[in-house]
Amino acid sequence: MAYPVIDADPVVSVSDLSLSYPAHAGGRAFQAVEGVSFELPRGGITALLGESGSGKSTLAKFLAGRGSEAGQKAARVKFAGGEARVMDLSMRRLGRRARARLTAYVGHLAQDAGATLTPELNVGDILFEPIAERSKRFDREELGERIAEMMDIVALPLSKLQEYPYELSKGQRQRIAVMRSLMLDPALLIADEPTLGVDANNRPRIVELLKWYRERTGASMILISHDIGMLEALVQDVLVMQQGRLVGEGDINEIFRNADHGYVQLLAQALRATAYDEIADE
Ligand SMILES: Nc1ncnc2c1ncn2[C@@H]1O[C@H](COP(=O)(O)OP(=O)(O)OP(=O)(O)O)[C@@H](O)[C@H]1O
Repeated sequence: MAYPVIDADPVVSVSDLSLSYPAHAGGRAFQAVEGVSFELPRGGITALLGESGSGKSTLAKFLAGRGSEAGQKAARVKFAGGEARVMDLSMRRLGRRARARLTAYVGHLAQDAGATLTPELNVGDILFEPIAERSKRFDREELGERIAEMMDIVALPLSKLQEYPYELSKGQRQRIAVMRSLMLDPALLIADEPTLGVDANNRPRIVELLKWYRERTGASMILISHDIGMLEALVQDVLVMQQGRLVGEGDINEIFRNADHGYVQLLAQALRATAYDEIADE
């Protein structure tokens, strides 16, 4: 039976991978990711960059083992060729049980996760939910202490634990969503735009939380983010996607200095401009 190898190195290994969405409404299947290859070493942090629609979220969902989770069939990511291994499990034909075992160790922060927090639960229960779903017995006190530490890092008062998502600002909800993605202590975190929709003052709190988590656990991460503060604080390597393909790959400083692909050059310029805008905003 297939079990994830938590300390596999590389933790993610992707070779010539293609992913598609099923045909629907009379249309053809859509190839969202084409011939992508890369490796994420154990403990590494890689950023996935690229313009809107380039396939970043599709790749992230698939590698996190959440590609087939969508309620509607048309939104499920389909394996369309190549190979992908996460924690040494082949993602080609991952059965339901193997998938459940894998997702216990792979955290996934979906795009705009703050907007999809369970509306009927208060923040405390939202944070406990991933753990309570997996096991009836857990140490509430120890977890409570960890939650308090995380709330402190993201600068949310403990009184927020009693509040419901609709009572929070968009940025507060996103901070809770990021905390929630860490509750099961994932050895690999795949996070889609963790700071999106969070104001410039509070984005560094999320960066701090991820740094704290990384230092505590040594977890590997794939971060989809164009937040220059996050890239500088956390990321060593970047992958750049365009129209489903990988068009740039390497050390974050090197790749932008010596970009030979037109799109990677444009992206480097845009990121530099964002950095200056942020400084001007302060
Ligand atoms: N359910 C779906 N059915 C068909 N095509 C889809 C579906 N979901 C996404 N796509 C298409 O797949 C491509 C990749 O989308 P994806 O969301 O992975 O890109 P992205 O790089 O994450 O973009 P963004 O930064 O805007 O989130 C896009 O062209 C998108 O229109």
